[in-house]
Amino acid sequence: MECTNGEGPLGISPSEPTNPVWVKRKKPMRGFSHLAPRNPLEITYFDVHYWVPDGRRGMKEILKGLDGRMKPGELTAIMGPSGAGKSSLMNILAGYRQNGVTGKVEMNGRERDLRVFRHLSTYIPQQDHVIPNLTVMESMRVAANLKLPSSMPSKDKLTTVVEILEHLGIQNCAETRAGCLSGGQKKRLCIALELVNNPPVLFFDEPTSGLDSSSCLQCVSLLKMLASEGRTVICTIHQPSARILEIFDHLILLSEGMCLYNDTIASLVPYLKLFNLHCPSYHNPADFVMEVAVGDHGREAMKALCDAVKLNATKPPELEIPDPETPLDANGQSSTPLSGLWGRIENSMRKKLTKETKPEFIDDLKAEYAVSFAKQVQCLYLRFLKTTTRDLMLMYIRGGSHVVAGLFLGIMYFDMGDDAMSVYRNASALFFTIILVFYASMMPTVLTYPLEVPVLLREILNKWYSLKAYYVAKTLADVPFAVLCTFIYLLICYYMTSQPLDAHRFFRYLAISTYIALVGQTLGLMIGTLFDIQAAVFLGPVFTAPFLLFSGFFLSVKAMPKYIRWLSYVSFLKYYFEGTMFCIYGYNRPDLQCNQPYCHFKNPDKFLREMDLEENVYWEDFWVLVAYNIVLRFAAYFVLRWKLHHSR
Ligand SMILES: Nc1ncnc2c1ncn2[C@@H]1O[C@H](COP(=O)(O)OP(=O)(O)OP(=O)(O)O)[C@@H](O)[C@H]1O
Repeated sequence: MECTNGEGPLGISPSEPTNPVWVKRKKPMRGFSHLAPRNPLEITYFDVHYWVPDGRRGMKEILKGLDGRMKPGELTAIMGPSGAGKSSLMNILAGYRQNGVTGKVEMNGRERDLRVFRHLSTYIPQQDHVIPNLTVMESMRVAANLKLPSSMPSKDKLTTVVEILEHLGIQNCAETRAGCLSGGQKKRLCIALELVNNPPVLFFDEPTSGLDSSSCLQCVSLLKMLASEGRTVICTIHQPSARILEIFDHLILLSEGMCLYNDTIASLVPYLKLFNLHCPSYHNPADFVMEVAVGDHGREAMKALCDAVKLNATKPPELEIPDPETPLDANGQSSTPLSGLWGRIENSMRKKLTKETKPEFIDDLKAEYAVSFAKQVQCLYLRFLKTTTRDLMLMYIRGGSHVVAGLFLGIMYFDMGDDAMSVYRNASALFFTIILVFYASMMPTVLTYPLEVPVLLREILNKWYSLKAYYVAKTLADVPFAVLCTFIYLLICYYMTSQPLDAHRFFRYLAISTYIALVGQTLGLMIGTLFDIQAAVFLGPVFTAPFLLFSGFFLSVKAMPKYIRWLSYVSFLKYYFEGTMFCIYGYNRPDLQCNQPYCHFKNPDKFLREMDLEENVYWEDFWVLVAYNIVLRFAAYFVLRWKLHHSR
């Protein structure tokens, strides 16, 4: 892929130093002034349990009754050992996990309306899925066109985009293709894309994974800046350095689905001392709490912490925290017995959560997309065209394969189309066309579509557009390439093999061939949705090869054993082959040329009869293919919907 870094609308000259991974700022980060103001949103959750099926053993409890609150203006970290349930908790709070979940999640004190919440929150996954062929600026423009109201002038949209890029320190990469960005820059681009409509809640799944220590620091500082402007920012994180941990406002420590700590970072170390868990000086508190969470300091300590969180032992206001320096007794226990501590814990979590002031609930929240369905389709269609034409390698391979195959076929079967002695050979040439047109349209989709799915997933889940709009745009965007490639190929081989030069035959042939190309793309879409690239590349041809067998070329339908004859009616290639034969040999075609004393198939109708194609059913075949494609498109849509639903 070509990585451009030219001068663009931001006026950045290529001679300037480019791509500072995380720009070191001379001034502290300012707030955004051009983003649409949004109301703060607080999330509270009560008694959240999460069960998953566990084979024959029934159900396994992943989260065991969690309570908590995530406030606007705070950066919350969810930490814990691998498998503790961090992602599960975040997915439940983001609304992506619903099955097997019990408990209550509220937004601003009212029961969460998931449809509204999805439009107010954004989820940034661990992997930075961006469209590699679009530049940063182009990606941002698409985001702005989809996520900001159509009524907003383009100039204002551009100002918003530029401001975000400047704040995130990627303005110098505005004209760089996303595929060429460094890991840190990609992460920033993902954040920038989601900030366009200024969501009040941001979920980040391990935002620092894959970044070096200084990039991690910059990344978490950026999240802090976003939080400090009133957003509710929640992220899972594995093992931050002490310096990074300090930046967070709030920590939720999980272990085996239970919460061991749920309070501010500042009170973490003193709080642990209450339980005789003394973080040694010069020891990273993040490492220390992870040791506690994996049970290095005993399971009793874990249980005590967990019980304490349940009873809201996390620094209730009236609780006097004992002096951490209190000497230990002879058994190494604190002189403040835990039982005494329990007695002084009176506020339950629920009580505390409901007592504290909450941001106002906003009643005008709507579960609507920013732009109309038509506008979504238009933006996505243009994006598809741009990304496809930018993928030069694929374009060359696709176009080139049609030209080369057309030429080869033309050379091999040169001038045979009108020869009565070569009708079988000509039928082979027509059959080869089926293989080429069908596979050359199916395989690029099989290859490229699995790469598109993660981006689609992110954008759909973050409510950029509806799946229907995406699908309509994708369907429309496939058509020009199917028509163009098929046209080029047919033009070459039709002329070289001396098929009858009648416009009506050629265009009928083109129409039915284009349709088979579209069927190929639809099947590619379905296979690419269901499987990853490796499996799809193998399964695509394997799955479709039997359709060739039942196409009627190797064995006419009438000659097939009766009990498998029905399979040929399922084979869309049968309709294509039949339709093609009628285009070329039907429609009262005059006698073929015969250079021998006797040519058995001089009369084209005789050849059709020989192939068991007596009645001309071209239009029937054509409409069956149209119906086939429509049914397959719907099926592919539902497969995609199912896949998206299960990928959450
Ligand atoms: N759908 C599921 N089916 C079966 N098990 C599941 C499912 N979802 C989560 N789990 C299990 O729940 C546990 C917690 O998973 P989760 O992904 O939340 O952990 P995590 O703390 O985010 O781990 P990591 O840091 O490794 O990503 C794991 O043991 C995981 O195998």
